[in-house]
Amino acid sequence: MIEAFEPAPDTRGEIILSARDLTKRFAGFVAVNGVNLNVERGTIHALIGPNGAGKTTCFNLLTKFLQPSSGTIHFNGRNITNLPSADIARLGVVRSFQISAVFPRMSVTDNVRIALQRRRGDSFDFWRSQSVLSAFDDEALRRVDEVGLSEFAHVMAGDLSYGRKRALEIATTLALEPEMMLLDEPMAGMAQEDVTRISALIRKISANRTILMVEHNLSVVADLSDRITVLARGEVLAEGSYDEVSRHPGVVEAYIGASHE
Ligand SMILES: Nc1ncnc2c1ncn2[C@@H]1O[C@H](COP(=O)(O)OP(=O)(O)OP(=O)(O)O)[C@@H](O)[C@H]1O
Repeated sequence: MIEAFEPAPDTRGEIILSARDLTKRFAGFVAVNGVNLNVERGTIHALIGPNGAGKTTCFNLLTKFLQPSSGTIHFNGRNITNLPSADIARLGVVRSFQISAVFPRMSVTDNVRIALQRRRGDSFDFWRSQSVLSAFDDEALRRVDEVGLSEFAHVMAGDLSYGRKRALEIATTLALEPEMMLLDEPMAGMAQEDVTRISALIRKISANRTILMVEHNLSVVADLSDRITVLARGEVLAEGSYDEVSRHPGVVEAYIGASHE
């Protein structure tokens, strides 16, 4: 019997995460003001803007590290505005470095095994049973390889270079199988060699997931992003491809203005 061929559903253009009128006030100061944001499934979306534009606050709102003063957030069509951040992570929106603390005195592989075990939900018995940890061996090694750290599988996480630590953090986040990953300044403090390596890694892991990142390095943003939202003074100033937003007069002005403040 010939089985009917079922084409994969076409999810292009689908909105995975959306924010409507997102606002955050701190004691009278409006850090994020009526932000509307649509992130398309399967894309790399960057949030950029000059210092103090509200990027981090916006990021914290989307992952519910902060509760919005008003506005709504939907993920996969579900209203997540009032969910705590742990529930949002369980739904598949994971912030890198959120649950993925790296233990410096443990090997690279053990760090990934613990993250895998966390996905299973038994986070606190890992140190009791070596056999439980061993059950995750193969997958841990596969994840270590995926982020290019095979050579360092048995190295203590604390002894890794800065860039490789970031790669390990990405591996422990990926262990949770997020549908959407939020990266907060993944290139911060990195030498160019590591920037190149982590950029390639982000591109690779974006293959079957959605990524939203806050990033200051504009050449990385230009290279990786499908779509860019520019924030200034808490509001969306422009949105589009890198070419579109970089030609926007308001964006140029906001960056130049900010550098003189
Ligand atoms: N907890 C807080 N209480 C009061 N004001 C805050 C708080 N958090 C942020 N702000 C203010 O909100 C504004 C936006 O800050 P935010 O950190 O979101 O900007 P940003 O775009 O991420 O900046 P940077 O690029 O410098 O990290 C800033 O003026 C900041 O001082």
